[in-house]
Amino acid sequence: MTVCEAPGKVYLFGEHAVVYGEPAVPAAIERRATVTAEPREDDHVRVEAEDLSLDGFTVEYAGGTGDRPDVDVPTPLVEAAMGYVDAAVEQARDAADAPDAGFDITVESDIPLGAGLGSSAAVVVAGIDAATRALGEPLDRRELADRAYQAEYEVQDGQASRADTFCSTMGGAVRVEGDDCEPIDAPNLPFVVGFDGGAGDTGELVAGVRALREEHGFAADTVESIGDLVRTGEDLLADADPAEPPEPELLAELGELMDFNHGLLTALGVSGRSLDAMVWAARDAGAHGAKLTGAGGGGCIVALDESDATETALSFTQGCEEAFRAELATEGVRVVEP
Ligand SMILES: Nc1ncnc2c1ncn2[C@@H]1O[C@H](COP(=O)(O)OP(=O)(O)OP(=O)(O)O)[C@@H](O)[C@H]1O
Ligand SMILES: C[C@@](O)(CCO)CC(=O)[O-]
Ligand SMILES: [Mg+2]
Repeated sequence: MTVCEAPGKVYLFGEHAVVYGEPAVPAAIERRATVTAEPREDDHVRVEAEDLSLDGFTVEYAGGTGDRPDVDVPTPLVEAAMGYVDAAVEQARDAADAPDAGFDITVESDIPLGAGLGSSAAVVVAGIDAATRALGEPLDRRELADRAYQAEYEVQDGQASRADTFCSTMGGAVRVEGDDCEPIDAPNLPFVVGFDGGAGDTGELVAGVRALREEHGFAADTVESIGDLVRTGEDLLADADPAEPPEPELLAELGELMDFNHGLLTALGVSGRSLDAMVWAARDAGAHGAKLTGAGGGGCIVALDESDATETALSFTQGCEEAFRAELATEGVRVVEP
């Protein structure tokens, strides 16, 4: 039995625009998905994923795509729910050159699903790592990140960047621009997350932005403007001492960029009422800045505040189900049981 766990992430800035080649800076946070992989004698895959919105269920299916899992719920629901785990298993089989490998897989996660904290990437990264290790073919981190990206790319119909999967694999803060992915030195930033209890479908939201961008020049310009503000933010981070707590001026300037980034994401149609309400509650409480994180629609916002004021204000905000401080996960995917 092999167990691996991988972190979720928040976007300091750059989500959505990163899909079109602009840079983005996500940072891994200490909320993790844990995947257990146990090789089987046959070529079946049995998945236990208690957190899925189908209310906790177990499915078993044979290898290869197109197989109908043995479970009493409509096929599209199962496919939507199982897509990422399935894609991770396929990547592991391919990497280990073991097309008929079967597994018992268990997924446990403290990352809310579809909420912008990268639950899909964490499940895919931990899943591929656990399954390849269980087959005796561990991957180096770059290959793991690449295969995790391929898995997200397939499930999201070709609409995914490398940002979430690279960040979850490496941990810390990273910079992603097209195929170019690098860890960056960044000071430990005081992230506060507000979660509205809802979710957005990443594939659908990305498709919406793509359509807007193709239809309107000003929407394409908005995407480019996000890239410009990310480059400004990167310069700020590069000038900071990663070993020291962030200076107040740095927090103020990063916060301003986050506020701007939220405005541009709103213009692209990916915010929502409860996300906006949480962003304003954070700003009113004195946060340096606040924005939605991830694909949007519903889910989470991230704010910068070293005091407790934002977390407290969010916990009293209508529409906010949970508020918490998100610690930077300096370590990416890791082995819990080899
Ligand atoms: N604990 C889990 N068990 C099984 N599958 C999971 C789990 N967590 C996430 N997933 C898979 O990931 C999907 C959610 O991925 P999606 O990309 O829509 O959201 P996200 O990754 O949480 O947010 P974002 O991509 O905006 O950061 C779920 O529908 C499910 O298929
Ligand atoms: C919306 C998006 O930019 C981030 C989702 O966490 C999609 C992606 O990068 O694949
Ligand atoms: Mg995702």
